[in-house]
Amino acid sequence: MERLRHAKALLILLWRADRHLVIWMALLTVVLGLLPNATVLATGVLVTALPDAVRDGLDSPAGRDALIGLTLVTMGFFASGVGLAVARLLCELMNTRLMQVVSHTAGRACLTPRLVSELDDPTVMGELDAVRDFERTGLFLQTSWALRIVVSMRIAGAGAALILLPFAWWAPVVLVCGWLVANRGSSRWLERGFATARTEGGGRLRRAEYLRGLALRPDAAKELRVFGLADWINGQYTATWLQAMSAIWRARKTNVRALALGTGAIVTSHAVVLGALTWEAVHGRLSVGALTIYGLAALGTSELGFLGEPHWRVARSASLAHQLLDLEKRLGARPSVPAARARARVVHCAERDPRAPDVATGPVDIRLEGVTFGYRAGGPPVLSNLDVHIPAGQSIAIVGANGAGKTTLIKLICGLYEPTAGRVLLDGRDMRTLDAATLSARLGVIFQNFVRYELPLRENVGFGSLPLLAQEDQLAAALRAAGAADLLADLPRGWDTVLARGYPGGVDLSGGQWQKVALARALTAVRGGAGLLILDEPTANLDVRAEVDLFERFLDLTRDITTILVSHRLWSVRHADRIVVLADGHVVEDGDHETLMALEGRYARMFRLQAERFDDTHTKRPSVTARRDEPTRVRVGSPGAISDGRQASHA
Ligand SMILES: Nc1ncnc2c1ncn2[C@@H]1O[C@H](COP(=O)(O)OP(=O)(O)OP(=O)(O)O)[C@@H](O)[C@H]1O
Repeated sequence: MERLRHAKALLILLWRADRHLVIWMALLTVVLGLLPNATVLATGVLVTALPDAVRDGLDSPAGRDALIGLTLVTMGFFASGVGLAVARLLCELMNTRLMQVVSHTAGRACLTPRLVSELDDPTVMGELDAVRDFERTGLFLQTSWALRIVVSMRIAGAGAALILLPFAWWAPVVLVCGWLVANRGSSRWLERGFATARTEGGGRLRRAEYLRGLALRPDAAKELRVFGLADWINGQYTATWLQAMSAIWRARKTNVRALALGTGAIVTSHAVVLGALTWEAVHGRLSVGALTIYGLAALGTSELGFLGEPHWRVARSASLAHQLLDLEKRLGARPSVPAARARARVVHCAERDPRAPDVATGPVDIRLEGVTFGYRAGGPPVLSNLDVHIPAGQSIAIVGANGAGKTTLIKLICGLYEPTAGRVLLDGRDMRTLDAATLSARLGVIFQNFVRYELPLRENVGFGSLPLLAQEDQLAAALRAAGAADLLADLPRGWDTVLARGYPGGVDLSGGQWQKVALARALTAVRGGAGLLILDEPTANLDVRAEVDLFERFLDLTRDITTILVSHRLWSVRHADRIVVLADGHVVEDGDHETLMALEGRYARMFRLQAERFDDTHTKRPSVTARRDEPTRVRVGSPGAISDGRQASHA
């Protein structure tokens, strides 16, 4: 039953890839499956007629039969040669399209869910890993060829069994039973291995893969060398891989008996049928021609057996196709369209899609009502019963110790997770009722662990608002506002410079430069119409000067929108319209800087602690001291030179 479901999934993917090719390939596969038996029958005609033809000459009826037999055998060989060449061509085309469909389906399945929480599920993670692995190893590049071989061979095997029927009804039954027992043994042996690789060994294999990946990753190279981890990583990789494979080998070993039983069944069934054929021939009850046909047919039933590599490939592809469609269904992705049709629908990304929903403009109003949230169902909540209103146009800072839930709150406001209880309203509308396009048009965000796209600078900045991707003046303005005006001039290919060393003309950026690019991306979103700018630790990688520069311009940058700033640098956030202090998932203080200082609570203590450390430091850094006394000019921020001594964030 399971195998049927897997096979159906593979056929669905093939059909999506190219239905015309599927039809042509099916026809060709049937023909190639029938040809071997047609050749067997023609060989029988030839062998039967040959002795009389030699005696009576080619003009005799036997001679004509021999010629017909010979012609048919020759045509059979020729046709199968041509058929195989055409099939190879069709399979090449099919494999490429199948790979495209697999990539599209996996990509859509991953990107469709608006909620990130769905991708946190370990089962989904495992399935996506499997898809990535098979994409990388190119399994689907051989699938159609393997499938053609398997189906053709099955047709040939079934035909051979039918040819045997006139000899004795039981002969094909015995042989087919022999092959069925053998197949069961082989596939059980393999499937136990696959199942263990997915479950018991799967986690370890993933870990082994990760460890091996670490050794190859340029970003890990520095730490591995400095900490002298090379031997440890290699040793751990080998041990983990061996542990994973031992589980798989153990699982397979328990099925060796089934494998031995299968081999016995094949040997016995063939001995019985070939023995009966020989017996009948020796006693003159079978002509040479009939013996040839039945003997070849008996051997031809081997095509019903386990077919090694092609069989394995089809089984793996089918199982993966099933996983993929399952994933697509669970994550609610629409079926992937075939490449040719997809091409026809491509909308140039620099143009706004006319089907995109109309979205509100202006600053965003956010309201959290009784919001409770935890990452694990039944686990302790990270946020508890939060009631926060951020009126349109307000600038708010969220502060709190490590793990207080600041980033989590941001993720809820971005609609990446849904509250366990309560609701988040954006412009008065429940977040759950908003589609992804509406949300992304309203938000500009830079996360603490922002993405460093290995793509040109243009995309790295323009991703904030796709319609602006081709408008270099807008992108340049965003880059300038982020304090990276000189970056563009330094890049060898300007906007088209790939921000990764591994590409021709590509360059890598420093941590601070990357942060400015990410900031420019968020500011591009604002230029594209976003009414809410969220900056989660936007200056963590910036030097003092760059941080001061950024906050000096902050008023201009965010004048007409709502802003949320998450920062540990209280000095930088003290001019926010309002500061919300989070602790243990609750809002413990809420007000502007002066109010909170007067409260003498958590914020005041944290602020004074940082200020004292600043005082210790600023004597060594006069340029920073000068900034401390500057008049309150900006809504949010000022010098960011204060270290609060916090540990690196894990978020
Ligand atoms: N994806 C996740 N799955 C499970 N738990 C998570 C996840 N992300 C964060 N957490 C947990 O939620 C809690 C709050 O994390 P969050 O990142 O919101 O804190 P934060 O206030 O932003 O911390 P920091 O100041 O260190 O950035 C932490 O206990 C963290 O371990």
